[in-house]
Amino acid sequence: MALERIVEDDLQLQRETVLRRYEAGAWLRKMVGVVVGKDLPAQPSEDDFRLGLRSGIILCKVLNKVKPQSVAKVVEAPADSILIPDGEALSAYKYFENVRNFLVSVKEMGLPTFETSDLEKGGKSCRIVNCVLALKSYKEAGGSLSGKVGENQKVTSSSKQFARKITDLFSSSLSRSPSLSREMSTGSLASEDFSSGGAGLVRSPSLSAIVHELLVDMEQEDMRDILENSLSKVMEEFEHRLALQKEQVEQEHRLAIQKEHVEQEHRLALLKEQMEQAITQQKERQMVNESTSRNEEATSREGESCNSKEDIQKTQLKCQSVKQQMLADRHKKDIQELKSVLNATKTDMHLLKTTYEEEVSNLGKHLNGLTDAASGYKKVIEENRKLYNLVQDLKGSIRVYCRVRPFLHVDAGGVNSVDRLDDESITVIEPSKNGKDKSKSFTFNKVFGPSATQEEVFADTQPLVRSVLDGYNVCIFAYGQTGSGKTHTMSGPNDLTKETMGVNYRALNDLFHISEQRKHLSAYDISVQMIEIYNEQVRDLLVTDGTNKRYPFQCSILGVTLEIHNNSPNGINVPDANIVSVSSPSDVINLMSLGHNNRAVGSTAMNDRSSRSHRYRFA
Ligand SMILES: Nc1ncnc2c1ncn2[C@@H]1O[C@H](COP(=O)(O)OP(=O)(O)OP(=O)(O)O)[C@@H](O)[C@H]1O
Repeated sequence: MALERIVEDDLQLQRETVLRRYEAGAWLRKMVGVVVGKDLPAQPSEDDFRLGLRSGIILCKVLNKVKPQSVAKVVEAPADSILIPDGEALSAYKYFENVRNFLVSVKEMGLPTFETSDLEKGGKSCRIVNCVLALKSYKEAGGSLSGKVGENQKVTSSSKQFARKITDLFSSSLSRSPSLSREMSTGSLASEDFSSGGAGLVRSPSLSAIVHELLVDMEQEDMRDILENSLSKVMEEFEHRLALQKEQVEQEHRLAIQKEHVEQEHRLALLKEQMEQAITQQKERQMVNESTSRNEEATSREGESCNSKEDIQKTQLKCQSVKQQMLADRHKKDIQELKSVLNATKTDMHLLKTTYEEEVSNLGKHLNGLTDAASGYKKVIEENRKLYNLVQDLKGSIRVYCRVRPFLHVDAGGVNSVDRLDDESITVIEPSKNGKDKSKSFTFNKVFGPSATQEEVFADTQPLVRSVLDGYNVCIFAYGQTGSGKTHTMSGPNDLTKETMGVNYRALNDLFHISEQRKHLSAYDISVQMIEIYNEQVRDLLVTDGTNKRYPFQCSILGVTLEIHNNSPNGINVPDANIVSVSSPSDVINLMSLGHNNRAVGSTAMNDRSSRSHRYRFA
């Protein structure tokens, strides 16, 4: 009964420890949000908890929230540290600043602390949990706890000594694990994480939790872009790590074989040397024996007087043959031993090879799973794209907007012909000679009043830019009387600022921005054609040689007048005009200023810098 009670108490204690860790993890994640807390799962294992907090970033950020400015400067993680559990040595050193600053501040607040080594493998994570929960209580109590929470109170009195102590611990913990940097550089830790999940990266609970929480907070459009980027980054990272892993396995395999080969050669050389020595010794003894036997013969011939000498020689010979036998036995035994060592090494090598092959094939399976998930995701993106463009279609494939230009000179005393103006309709007064003015109403998709900004006007056009990159044809043009503000709306005034930029510049920025975002999924070729249609003549505005090429707007063959139609498969209806490839908004802006210089400009009664006509075409 007593034993049962002890076991039960022990289990209860373990359960409590785990629950306290979960509570600490959940609170930290809640305090920093899911993005900063992505490395810390909601229900962390002891290792997850340790690795998630090892950089000190989460700890410092939470501390700054509980007590602002406690850690003046938090050293941030590099972008790729997400998948490197223990970080690089240099990063680890930087992180140490975070952990040290955190511990010093927490100690100053009178809360229980922990040792930096507790964040290393084998450290006491319960002390970190105590510290975090004490910080939590401190916050909940409005920052008034006396510091008697937890058990880890015995920190040295001077904060200098304290910092030095942590430094020593930290550097010793680094030097204790020489294999750490190798694991970090090859990403083998990350691959262990994948395989422990049993189903690869896509089913990792922490990753799916992060993705889920991100999706919940995101707008659909942002969500799509972020998921697109994240998934392609994960794919890239995974492939990179897989390649590294494979390379390392192959290299280790090669090295092991080479080492084994060298050892075998060395053993064989030794064996050969020993054999040669034995043979030389044998020969020497044989020669001695022969000369001895010759002497014996001579001596026997000399007479029987030397009988006692003969006995001594016989004994010597016997001794020598026993020694030779022993030497031969020893060599035999050595050879047997070498053979068994060789066999054991061969078995080890075989085992090693099989293990590596299994690991590589597992990684391959994970990668296949990831590729399947990515292709499924691509389908969803495609579907999303179609739905997006369907919405654009439903909004109307032809949309007409009206913009009312403000009076240019307030003191000009002009008569405002706009009677009434609301979101979708405008009523203008038509003066009549008999003094009975009529009013007429017109309806548009949207009406922009004199105070509408360039940004507001562009906002309705913006979704169409995305449709262009989804493969739809889009045409945006301005139409109206001279001086009514077409150039102003499409390009903007002469003194161009970020606020006064017209539809053209804004659409261009969006075009390149979206194509950059999608560069992992699609490659876009963007080129510009700029022509002027004026006085029924088409003119190429992108000529640089000063020529004034004109193309007829209508052409006559055998007396029949043909209009220019958009009958080309790629939509180019003035194929002879220059088409220039562009890769950035500044390229297009340069081309536009070239086109503007080549444009026909002349003053009209209503506009002293009237552009005679303009049209840009992005293909
Ligand atoms: N919404 C507006 N706010 C302030 N000024 C405007 C606005 N629209 C036009 N203007 C000003 O009115 C003048 C004439 O506009 P703009 O040159 O754009 O007319 P346009 O329709 O292009 O004329 P044209 O057909 O003769 O080239 C310019 O000085 C322009 O800066």
